[in-house]
Order: sequence, then C-alpha cells, then structure tokens
Amino acid sequence: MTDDIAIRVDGLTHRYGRRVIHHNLSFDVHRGGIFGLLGKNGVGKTTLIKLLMGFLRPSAGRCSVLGAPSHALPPDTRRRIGLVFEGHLAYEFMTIRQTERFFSGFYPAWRGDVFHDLIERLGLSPDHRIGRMSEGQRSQVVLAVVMAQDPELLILDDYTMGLDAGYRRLFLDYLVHYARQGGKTVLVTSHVVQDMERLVDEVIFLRRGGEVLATSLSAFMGDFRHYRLPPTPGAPPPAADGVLHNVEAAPDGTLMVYAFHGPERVAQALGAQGQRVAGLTACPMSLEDAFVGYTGTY
Ligand SMILES: Nc1ncnc2c1ncn2[C@@H]1O[C@H](COP(=O)(O)OP(=O)(O)OP(=O)(O)O)[C@@H](O)[C@H]1O
Repeated sequence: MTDDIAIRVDGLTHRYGRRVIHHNLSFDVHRGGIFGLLGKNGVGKTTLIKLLMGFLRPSAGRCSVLGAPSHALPPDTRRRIGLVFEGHLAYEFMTIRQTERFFSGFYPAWRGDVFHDLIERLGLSPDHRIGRMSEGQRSQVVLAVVMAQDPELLILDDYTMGLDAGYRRLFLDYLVHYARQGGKTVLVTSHVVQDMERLVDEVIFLRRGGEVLATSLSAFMGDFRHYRLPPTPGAPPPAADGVLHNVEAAPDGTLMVYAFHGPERVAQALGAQGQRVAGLTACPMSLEDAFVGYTGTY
C-alpha cells in the first residue's frame, strides 16, 4: 500500500446470511480529502464502516485502513482514527467534565481547546450529565470528543443525528478547516445530501447489488446529466440501457432522464426506444437531484 492511501477496499464481498450486501467492491480513499459515502437506506454504508474497522469480517476480499489490515487493526492505528458510529460514544452517567477527563487520557494529542470551543456552544455547565441532554446536545458532545482527538482519519457515520441546522453548519466549517490542515482524511456518510455538496471533494456512491462509483464531486456533477422529455403518446416508457442510466416518470407523466451522455446520444437512445425527442431539455441539478437521479427514487 502506498502512503497516500488512507483506505483501500479490494474485491470486498459481504453477505448477511444469503443476502449479498457488497459484491466485489474496490476503491481507494486517498489521504487529505473529504470523501462522501452516499447511498440509499440499507445499501450497506454502516456495514462497510464496520468492515473497515474490523467489527465484521468480510465474506471475501480485503480492506485496510492507514496501512493496516482491517481485520487486525493494531491499537496504535485505532488511536489515529476518529470514529462516530451510530452516534454513541458518550457514557450517559458522566458529566461533560468527566467525559473530557476520561477520553483525553487515551489520546496523547488531545486538543482541549477544540473540545472547549465546541462544548461552549452548548451553553451547559461542565457538570451537566450526558444522560440529561437532548439527542442533538449529545451528538454535539460526541463530535467534540472526536474532533479533540485530532485524528488522522475521521470516519463519521451519519453524524447529523438530532443536530439543528446552525450547529450542522458550524460543524461542517470545522470539518473543512480540519481537513485542510494537511494529511487529514474524512470519510463521511449523511442523508443530508445538500451538506455533502458544500463539503466533499470526492463521492463514493453505493448502489444495491454492489455497484460502486468512486469519483470526484466535480467530475460527477460535470458528467452526470438530467433531461426532461414530454411523454410520447402510445409509446411505452423508455427503459434504462447502456446510454440512459435511469428513466423515471414525474407525476404529470414527464420523463425524467438521467445519463452520463450529452443531448445527442441521449436523444438517439430515446429515439431508438420510440420516443419523440423534439421536447428534450437539459436541466440543471443540485447534488441532491443528482443523487436521486443516480440511485433512483424507490
Ligand atoms: N447484523 C445484520 N444481520 C443481517 N442483516 C443486516 C445486519 N445489519 C444490517 N443488515 C442489513 O444489511 C443492509 C445494509 O445495512 P446498513 O446498516 O449497512 O445500511 P446503511 O446503508 O448504513 O443504511 P442507512 O442509510 O439506513 O443507515 C440492510 O438491508 C440491513 O437490513
């Protein structure tokens, strides 16, 4: 493994019983960027993080994190990884002060300034118990604990739990600042796709059936296109093919066409399926539109 790779996933297959969640998945996460792991509910994002951290063993293939194999991550490597996983890291019986005392002992590079800066915004006494906090306040404590570890690799699985929009924005700014310090890597999953658009450099899309697309956000947003087309009376709805990535009908019947191709290729493919293409129009997209177009509405 080369030094500039923070995470390597190589031919990874994972099954729960007979159900295949990941099939022959391969991608690299390079150091020094913010990577968004995106996919619908149940596609396997948390499972992938469990595999990376060695909490699960894959059915086949390998993955490694910071140069060490996931199934045998040494404690020293684990200490260099900040993990927010299912939101729970804080012990309910502890106060804020005790939480800091407890966690700071494990991390030689503990950043008390970062912890206090983030915690101050809660406006709670240091003697406030975690168990007596709202869900969003608890998430803020968890994020402060993880950021204060000053990890080399930060893995955030759905960190937005219960956070209000203001704190989410503040935390995103923190994350960007953290990632730009050099050599820091962030892998983040979130269902708030519009946040990802402001945050990530690279996207990794997981789709059901094990397909993966790992690319830069700018390449994806540049290459993936959205078109609208009024339906052709009497013609069956067009199906996805080698050119048309996804075709869906809006409630008024308008065809929503998604493709990695320009209008000529798309018109040709639609025409070959019996559509009248005179009304084909390209539409601008946000990352959320592109996410839905790429992964499909249900
Ligand atoms: N321990 C388990 N045993 C069997 N099936 C499981 C287990 N854990 C998860 N699954 C199934 O594996 C699939 C992937 O789950 P996972 O939690 O990785 O999805 P996810 O992409 O993180 O979803 P979400 O966006 O909803 O958080 C789901 O269909 C889930 O039902």
